[in-house]
Amino acid sequence: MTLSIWRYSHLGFALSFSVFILLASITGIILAFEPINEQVENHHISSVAKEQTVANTIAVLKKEYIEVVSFEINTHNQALADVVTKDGENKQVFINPINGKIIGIPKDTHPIFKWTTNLHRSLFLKKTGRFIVGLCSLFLCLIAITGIILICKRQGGVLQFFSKIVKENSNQYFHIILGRWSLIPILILTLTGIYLSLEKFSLLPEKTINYQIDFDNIKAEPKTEVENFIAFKNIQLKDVKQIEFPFSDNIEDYYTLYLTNKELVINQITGEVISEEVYPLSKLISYYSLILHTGHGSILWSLILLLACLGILYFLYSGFAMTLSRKSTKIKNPIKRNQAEITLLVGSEGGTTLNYANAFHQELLKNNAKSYLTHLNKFGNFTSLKKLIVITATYGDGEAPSNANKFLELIKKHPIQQEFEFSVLGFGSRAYQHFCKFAYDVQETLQQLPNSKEALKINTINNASFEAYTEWLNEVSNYLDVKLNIQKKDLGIKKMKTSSFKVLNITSKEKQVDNTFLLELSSLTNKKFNSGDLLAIYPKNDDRERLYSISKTRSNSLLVSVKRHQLGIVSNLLHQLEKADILDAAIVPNKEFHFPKKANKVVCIATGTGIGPFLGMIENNQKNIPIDLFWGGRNEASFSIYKDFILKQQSNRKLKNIFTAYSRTSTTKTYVQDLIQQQDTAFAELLENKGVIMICGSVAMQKEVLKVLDSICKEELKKPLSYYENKGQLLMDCY
Ligand SMILES: Cc1cc2nc3c(=O)[nH]c(=O)nc-3n(C[C@H](O)[C@H](O)[C@H](O)COP(=O)(O)O)c2cc1C
Repeated sequence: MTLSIWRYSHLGFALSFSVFILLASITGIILAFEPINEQVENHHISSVAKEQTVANTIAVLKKEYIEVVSFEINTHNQALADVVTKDGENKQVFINPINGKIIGIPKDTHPIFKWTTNLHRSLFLKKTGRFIVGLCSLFLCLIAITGIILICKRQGGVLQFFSKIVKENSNQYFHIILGRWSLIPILILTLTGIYLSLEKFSLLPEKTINYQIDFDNIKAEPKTEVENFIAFKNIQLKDVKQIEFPFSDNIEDYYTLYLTNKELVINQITGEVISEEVYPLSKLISYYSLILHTGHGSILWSLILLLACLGILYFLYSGFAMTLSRKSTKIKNPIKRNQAEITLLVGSEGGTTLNYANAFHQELLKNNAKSYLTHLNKFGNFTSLKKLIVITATYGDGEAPSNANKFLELIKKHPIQQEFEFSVLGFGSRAYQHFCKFAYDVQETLQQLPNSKEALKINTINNASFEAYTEWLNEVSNYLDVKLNIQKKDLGIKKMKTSSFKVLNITSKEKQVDNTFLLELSSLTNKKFNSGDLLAIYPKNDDRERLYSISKTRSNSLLVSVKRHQLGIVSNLLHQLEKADILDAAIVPNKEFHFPKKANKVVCIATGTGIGPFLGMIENNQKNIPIDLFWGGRNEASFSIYKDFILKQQSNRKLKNIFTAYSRTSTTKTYVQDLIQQQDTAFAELLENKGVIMICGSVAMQKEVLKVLDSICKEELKKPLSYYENKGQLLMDCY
């Protein structure tokens, strides 16, 4: 709930001032070039000159010019002097304070900077404009503050501010990444902007500087040379803003030194300080606000401000893009809720889960299934509810999204009277401590209802993985007996860009058993990939993507194990390939199914072509981590295309054990789940000792294997399999 308050405030502030923020950023970008331009002109003073004393500077100036009227170190770090040269000319010049020589003549500010400054400061609307600009700074500051709070909430605390961000949506990902890095400059820009505006409207306490000079007692003795004035000797140019020289030799005329923190009045004969006025804090803040807001005097800071302004433009774009995508999923229900066969309840904060649930709902409707979709918080008297499917994300620290936070109360308030079946699908991220916690809470609550029956075990989807979603669709399609075909494009996920792969090897037709073959490819564009990633193939005139689990061999080629299906468009296309042929395909990263970086033991379970990704994982097992492979196929001959490779890995100690289960031998029928059951204690020990189980192959096999593993966990470890799954000890890629 609180999360949505912050999010709506963040969005509200941005929406209400978006046009002005846009203007301020664009003009800010242009104005950032002004100090850069000044620095490039190279009239600024060196760091050595900044260390030079006022005494030496005045001595040099006096030698070089007939008269010096004033001397200034401006905000661009340039020494600007008003002098009368030896030719008798009165000039404003940039000088080098070390030798007093002229290094340039100041030019008028370029009209574009003048015009932009006016627009940036007051929108050409004088006072009203200044007021709007001030308010715009305030709103931008509030946007930055609510943004910080949102990042802290999202990341699970202040200490996690810079921790890894889960990338589910590019706009959201870069909005946060950029937000973290540009936060400080944006806060500085906005706070200084607010301060400068308050000052312009005289809303800050002001203290006028009045010199306390006793003109009756000004001393004319001892006469001292300027270069020996103690005050001048003690002040370096880096602290000077301006020096006003005495108007005449009259004793009542004096030097005025405007320093960064005070003003000094100095007797021109004796060098004595006759008045010293320290600036109030407000004046100091004002000085530094101007420098920090404009970037004057520092190329680096100007560049940072430039990037911050560009960042603000990106925030506006990505923020609105995210809002539009959230709002774009509109639920349409052609039937009333009490006519529905299938009731879908969704919990979603950012819109991803709603998008996935809605695609499912649309596909059900397309297949004439009576589906009704609504938010979990809209649960009420569902008097004819038969099959309930809850699809929900988890937010905060394992909490419900804001459109689902009343559901657990509502289901108590409106108990379901009739018998019904349910199933839960959780969307979440393993980056959070409580992975899919709210989905599990819903499952537990539904399990406890007297007339409920869990039809499908809970499924979870990490980082909106389309592959995991497809696996769930396969399961749910069997359960509902409805053909479901949801493509990435139905979810607004863009098709991957394909590149060329050259065929290095393909199992010869005579060696193929069960229509299965191995295809070795090399990427002609040096695409990076890992064993467990997927190869996406898009046949001509067919937008649907076919995914194959891949292996990375020791020689960086890509290995796919393919089963040819009689009517399979892509499997037949691959089957026809020959050495040196070119195939267009894309690599889809599948980090969730990479070989674990830290594990003292790994068990790989596969049937048929599911062995594909494990071949590369085993071959690349440089650390000789004990790996056991459980493989199921029809008969011994089915294993022949992998056999030599597997035996070689065993003799190289990259693979510890291989256990095979054959389902079509004349004597016995064994399945991988039978082998697992036989080794129940070893599996329990593996999980208890932080080992990892990886499963690849058919969904039917996966279901059976999970059933056995779950019962082993419950019996031997007194915990459900989901406990280990949540700890990342169960990785699956099934189709
Ligand atoms: C602020 C925030 C907190 C989250 N907290 C959790 C959490 O505790 N557990 C979890 O599994 N996922 C958590 N997630 C991940 C979301 O559940 C996941 O990104 C989901 O796909 C978002 O779906 P939605 O866009 O429909 O809200 C969190 C995400 C965010 C932004």
